[in-house]
Amino acid sequence: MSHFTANETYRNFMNGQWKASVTGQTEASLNPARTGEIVGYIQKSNAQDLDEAVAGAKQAQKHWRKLSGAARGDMLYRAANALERRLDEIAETMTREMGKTLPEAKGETARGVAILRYYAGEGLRSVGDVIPSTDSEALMFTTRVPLGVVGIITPWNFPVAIPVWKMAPALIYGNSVVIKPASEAAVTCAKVIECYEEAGFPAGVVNMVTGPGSVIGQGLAQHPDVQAVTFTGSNEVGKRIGQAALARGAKYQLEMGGKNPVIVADDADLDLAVEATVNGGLRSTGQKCTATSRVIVHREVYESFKRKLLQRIGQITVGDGMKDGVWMGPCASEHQLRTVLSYSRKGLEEGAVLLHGGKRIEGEAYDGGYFVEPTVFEQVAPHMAIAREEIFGPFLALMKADTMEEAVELANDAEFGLSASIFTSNIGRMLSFIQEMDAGLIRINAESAGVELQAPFGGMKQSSSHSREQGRAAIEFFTSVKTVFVKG
Ligand SMILES: NC(=O)C1=CN([C@@H]2O[C@H](COP(=O)(O)OP(=O)(O)OC[C@H]3O[C@@H](n4cnc5c(N)ncnc54)[C@H](O)[C@@H]3O)[C@@H](O)[C@H]2O)C=CC1
Ligand SMILES: O=C(O)CCC(=O)C(=O)O
Repeated sequence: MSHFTANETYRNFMNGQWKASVTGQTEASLNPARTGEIVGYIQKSNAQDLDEAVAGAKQAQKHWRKLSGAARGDMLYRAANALERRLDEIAETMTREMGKTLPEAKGETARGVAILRYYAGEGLRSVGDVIPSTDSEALMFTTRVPLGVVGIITPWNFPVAIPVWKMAPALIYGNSVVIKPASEAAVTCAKVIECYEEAGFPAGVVNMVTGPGSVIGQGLAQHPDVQAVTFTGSNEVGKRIGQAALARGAKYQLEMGGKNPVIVADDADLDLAVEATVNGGLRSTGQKCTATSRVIVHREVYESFKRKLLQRIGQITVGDGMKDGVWMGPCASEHQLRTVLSYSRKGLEEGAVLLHGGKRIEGEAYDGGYFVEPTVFEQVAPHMAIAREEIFGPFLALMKADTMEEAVELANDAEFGLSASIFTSNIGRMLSFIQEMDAGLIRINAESAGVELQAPFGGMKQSSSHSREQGRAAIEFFTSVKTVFVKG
């Protein structure tokens, strides 16, 4: 049974109220699998709406920060329960709104529930250390305080998990939040906000404003009453946000792109490596910052790996993620589809060899959706655009290496450093990969994607602002440390 109601209008959430934008304008959020289907309408807000949300958040934070961690945690537990009760409905909305398959959407929503519960528990954990003073009569310790109002700018590829993994730690440590979700997934985000409302958060602690990134996102980055901004999305936008925040001395955290490699050694379990490459590269239609995009294979096993990979990719079913048996949904938007197709053309122009896919999938069964074939190129040289730039689609670039040293060198030859995998049964190779690979996530005999909520998440090089999200690491961004020296 479907739990989904199409065509509703979702308003902004500010000061505990659902409120239409002062612009009077809305925009439709469309289903990328059936381009005629409107999933819902969202507000096209302006700076005046944002000012109102931030003013409410500023006022509400004064009381919120004074509650005990246990009381704040209680609210997060209730939000988790509400999200769990609505899991099927919210997952279905996600699939309709951005295309990932329903099982993936359910898994992500369940992950949102687990994240909320993890951070609810954080309300009872320690926040500082006692440090011996050189003065034997003094007590010296650290404590932490919230930052104030936190601005949250999120992408469309994880419409539940990313908003939750930024909001939950911000809230538990005593901040209020104003979130601007990506318009492509704002209906799903509005439903997550309804869960916070149902949990009974005080008015103004949780706020959502939808609208153009250049107005609401940039507005958050520049707003004098927003003390910190956390962002996930493209490098281009992330850098702009970082610069705007830095210019006024606000704290910022950026999680951006990846060009994640997997190395397949000559002693690898090839079946395992193939399965992980397919899952890591093509699940969610390759639209993960942690997705595998470069596959560096030892010459000795290259041909057998390639044969097995193509055989497995040939079995992938592409279609509407709501349908049973569909393994891969559409690209999330026409923009994403065009990007993938443009990289297929670039790959051919640059002299790489197309082994599979590369084309849009059309026809009656596809309802004009943004479907693309899983795409594999070989003979990819390190200078080619398909080896260097983030594509964010179901796209694998195969490269050959003669030695493990060459493989790691190729893997490190990238602007990004988010996630990297190796498949090998040799412990020495595993250890040197851990040492040599420049990436925030090192994965041994496991796919490059799929992070765990209790562990730090973030990248090296251009993949992030060098900060970490999730797990206990989140406390570093969402609080300020005070060092206290007390003498009686
Ligand atoms: N690291 C990741 O997880 C993601 C990476 N991307 C990358 O970005 C590419 C483009 O996707 P987009 O959706 O266009 O990403 P984007 O970076 O434009 O959007 C991410 C968020 O930033 C907002 N935004 C857009 N322009 C802004 C501005 N000037 N100031 C402040 N906020 C702004 C958007 O509304 C959205 O909420 C993808 O092809 C992919 O390569 C996209 C989404 C997630
Ligand atoms: O791999 C994952 O589970 C997380 C990926 C992610 O954070 C992203 O794509 O933005």
